[in-house]
Amino acid sequence: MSIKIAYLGPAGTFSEEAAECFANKASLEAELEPCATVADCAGRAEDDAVKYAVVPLENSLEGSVHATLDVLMTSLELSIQAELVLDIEHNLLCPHKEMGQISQVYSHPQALAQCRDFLRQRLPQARLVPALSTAEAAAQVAREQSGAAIASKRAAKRYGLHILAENIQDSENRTRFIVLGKETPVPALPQKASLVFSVTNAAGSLFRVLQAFADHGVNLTRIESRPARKQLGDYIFFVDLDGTPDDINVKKALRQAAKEAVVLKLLGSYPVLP
Ligand SMILES: O=C(O)C(=O)C[C@]1(C(=O)O)C=C[C@@H](O)C=C1
Repeated sequence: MSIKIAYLGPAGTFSEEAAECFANKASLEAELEPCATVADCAGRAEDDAVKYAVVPLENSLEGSVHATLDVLMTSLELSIQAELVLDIEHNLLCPHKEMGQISQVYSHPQALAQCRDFLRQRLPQARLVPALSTAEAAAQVAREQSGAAIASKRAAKRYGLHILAENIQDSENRTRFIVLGKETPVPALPQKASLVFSVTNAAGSLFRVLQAFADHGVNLTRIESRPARKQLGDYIFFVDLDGTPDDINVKKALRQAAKEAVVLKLLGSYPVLP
């Protein structure tokens, strides 16, 4: 029986590619369901309308995808089931064959930012217009037969656009996607864990939480703060670490950190898919 996987649509996004990649690696017979936003993808998994939601978490050039951090911060039921990293190759797509006619470039804000140098050098006069996704931008350009989109080659094919420039991202461009769901993932190696916590607004409070991981020799691979959305100056912290809470050192570190934090929640312990 096939399972459903939600992704940021429409067809032709990098999220669709990540969802396909996850289904292949996990040997799942999957039906992919496009959603308009990251929050909608997570909502479908929360409502059990799909089993998994595959969403972008961070990019090597532009950093975190805030919509995904917000889902992780607020979702009570979803946890991270797996992560996978994709190389992201952007292209300039157009209904016409000449670059001279382009006055507007549409794409997802992450994609526009990942191609900043190209846009500044080759299309300095063009207005940059944010879209809900790269494929949504391609679909719009195809519909209106004007402007250009930054998107994948598969989007070019799908929406019948010409590729005017290939590989236009600023430098090495990789995006880390996570798979959200309600299951407890089957352990596989290598394993990572993610957590979110808040601390009191007092000297040394963040240091003492992080100290717990240093004390037990646990390697932190990422730390990120986001406004707690309560009052200015209140933050919550996202941390990724190597290992799983089944490892004795991670277990001890988490116990010690939880004592120092105001709240600490595990977001998942999951395999890193090659
Ligand atoms: O718009 C898409 O194609 C997406 O899948 C979204 C997204 C993102 O949000 O980071 C995914 C990968 C790239 O970094 C650019 C855009």
